[in-house]
Amino acid sequence: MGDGRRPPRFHRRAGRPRGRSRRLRGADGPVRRRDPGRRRRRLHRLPRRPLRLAGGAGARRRGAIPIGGGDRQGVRRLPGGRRDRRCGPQQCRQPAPRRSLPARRRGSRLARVRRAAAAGRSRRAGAPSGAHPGRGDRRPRCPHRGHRRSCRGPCRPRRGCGRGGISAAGVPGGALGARRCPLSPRGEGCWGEGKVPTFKGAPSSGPAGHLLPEGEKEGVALLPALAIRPPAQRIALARDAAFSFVYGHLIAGWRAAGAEIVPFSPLADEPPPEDCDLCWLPGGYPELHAGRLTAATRFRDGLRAFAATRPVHGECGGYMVLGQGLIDAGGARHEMAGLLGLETSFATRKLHLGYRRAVLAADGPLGVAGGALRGHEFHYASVVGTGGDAPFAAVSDANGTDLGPAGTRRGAVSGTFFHMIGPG
Ligand SMILES: NC(=O)CC[C@H](N)C(=O)O
Repeated sequence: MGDGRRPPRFHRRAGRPRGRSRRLRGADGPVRRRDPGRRRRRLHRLPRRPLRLAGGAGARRRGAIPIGGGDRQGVRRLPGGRRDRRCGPQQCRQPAPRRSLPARRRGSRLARVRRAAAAGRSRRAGAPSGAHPGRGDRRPRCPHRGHRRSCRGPCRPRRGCGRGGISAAGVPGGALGARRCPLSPRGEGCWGEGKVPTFKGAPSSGPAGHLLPEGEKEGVALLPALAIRPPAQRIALARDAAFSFVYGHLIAGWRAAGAEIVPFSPLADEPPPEDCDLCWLPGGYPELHAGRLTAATRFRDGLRAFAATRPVHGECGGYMVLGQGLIDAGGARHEMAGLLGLETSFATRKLHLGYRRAVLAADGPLGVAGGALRGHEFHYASVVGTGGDAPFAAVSDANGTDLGPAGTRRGAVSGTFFHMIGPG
């Protein structure tokens, strides 16, 4: 340097001395010891040692600490062209922990995990090859050990799935215990048709303790208590992004009992197939596709024509579509099929969640008056009005608490907010 002084050596931890115990003073003298650097040291596995301020206490002033900027996202350049080994901005922005030389040669933790996955190995014994290490489907969120808690890296669990597992504790008769949220826009990614949900109380080693692929007959054999009589021989089943939520074991059970399932897509403006005996509208996301459903005149006209001669049942999202109108999240009202007097609104989201026992109010394809069904309610929309239609059933919750009438019916058309699980 021109002034003969050595250039300041960068030291990442230059600045305010941290990591030292401080004695805090209260009104009556010292009250407790605090070690402000403890958490950081533990997180990055740094030894407890006196702080070396390379370049002296003025290092920060002289520009040793990088202030923003970098040659590309995630890698900052320090004065002198050195790299600042921090997690990228899309991850946690914490300084990377120091690694020993052998560790550096091994590469980052993520690189090791990727290599192991590519080689079909996994840290967890018995895990399928390529699986993420650790418990369940938790993924390493950050290549740096110890950053899990603070990182919001790309490996976060899918929103709406990983977190929204529904506890079924306290539900009598062996209840559904979801590992994942069944209400996902991905639909089949969670519990699609043919998958059997996990049961609390089922033997953990048996197949009933797992999600089964294409359960069909096996599903019903495993869950005899839930096997439900098909409501018709040929069932037109709405299936697309707006109608993606139906419990798979139900459809598998109907098929196993000999019913035929004929899918159709209301979003593609298809009417229910003419050669069917009953139309079933499952739940899903009508509020996200309300405009398209209103514009689907072939579907709506076809559904009305179908309902003139054959039963139509809607559950949750499907029930909303059977109504007069649906108010979406933005407050706009969309015309629905108008087969029931129901008006629903998604404008003020309110979670309705729980298992239901329903006693049918009248004879219908799902059973005779007084017959009981088991269902599951999980939605955010609310009923604004029923248009004076008769109730479909009287329901109680998992504790047996009476919740009053639920759902509505008009002629051969019926609907409820609960999804059918099985007989009650
Ligand atoms: N379970 C469902 O079909 C959900 C319906 C709608 N998406 C709601 O949350 O209100």
